[in-house]
Amino acid sequence: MSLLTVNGLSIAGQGHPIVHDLSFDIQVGEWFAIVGQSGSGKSVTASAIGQLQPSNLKTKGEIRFDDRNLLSLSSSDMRRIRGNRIAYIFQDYHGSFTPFHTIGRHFEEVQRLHLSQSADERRRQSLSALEAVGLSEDCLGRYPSQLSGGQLQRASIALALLLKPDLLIADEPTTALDSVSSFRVLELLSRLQKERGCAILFITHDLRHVRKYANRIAVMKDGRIVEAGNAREVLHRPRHPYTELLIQASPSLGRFNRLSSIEVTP
Ligand SMILES: Nc1ncnc2c1ncn2[C@@H]1O[C@H](COP(=O)(O)OP(=O)(O)OP(=O)(O)O)[C@@H](O)[C@H]1O
Repeated sequence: MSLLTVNGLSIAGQGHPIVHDLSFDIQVGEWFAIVGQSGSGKSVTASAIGQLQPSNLKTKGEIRFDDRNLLSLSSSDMRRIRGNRIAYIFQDYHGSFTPFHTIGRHFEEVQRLHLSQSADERRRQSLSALEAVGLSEDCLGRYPSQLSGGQLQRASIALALLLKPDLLIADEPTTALDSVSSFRVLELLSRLQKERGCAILFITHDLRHVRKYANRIAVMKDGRIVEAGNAREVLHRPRHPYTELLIQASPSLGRFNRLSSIEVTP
């Protein structure tokens, strides 16, 4: 069942096109990845879904969610959906936090804005959100600068999941993390996706993550989707030369594909 449908989305900046007539859909509960090299238009597409694109960019087309076109919603209606149904986590997780507020205060602000709960309920919910991402209670009293990058990214995931979104948009969430922290964040997202049934739109240029976690992928080049489909099929049998190039440029995947082709050669 489709959760979000992008139909003929075009994005342009000062007259020059960035994204051309893009169409794809995200199914309920799936991990959908958009891959492509730097500058291919992944982030502007992800931001257009929540009307977060820079104001100098013009968007055209349709992004259907709950039978409404998100592109034509007022900013206050969009804010409500962005708070409750669609959440973002970003590569620059520092941007999700104000440096002079504790993590607990950030949680509380989101809860007060969107939920009507008693102080006890808020605290219980914050603790269970922290527990879900593997952080301890004392994080609530700390300032963002007192957490490591990996801890802060996990706190931003806890914050995004407080409101139980149907769609979590994760724009290169591990790029700024070391490999162990990246692994933990990805495993965490995968577990939360399965336990809570929320769909994930995952933006990345790292095909290794896609191979492991994505159900379906769309490969973007110069603002267009050049190939899309089941992640394993696309990665094993790419049909577009650009997808092939991305695979070959990803050392472990290139090797993985070569090994697979050796295995099937009689
Ligand atoms: N506010 C803006 N005004 C004009 N052009 C922009 C603006 N934001 C992005 N662009 C251009 O749009 C293109 C796509 O950018 P985008 O950030 O979506 O790429 P990306 O695929 O996410 O790359 P990366 O993997 O490096 O994040 C780039 O050429 C970029 O310079």
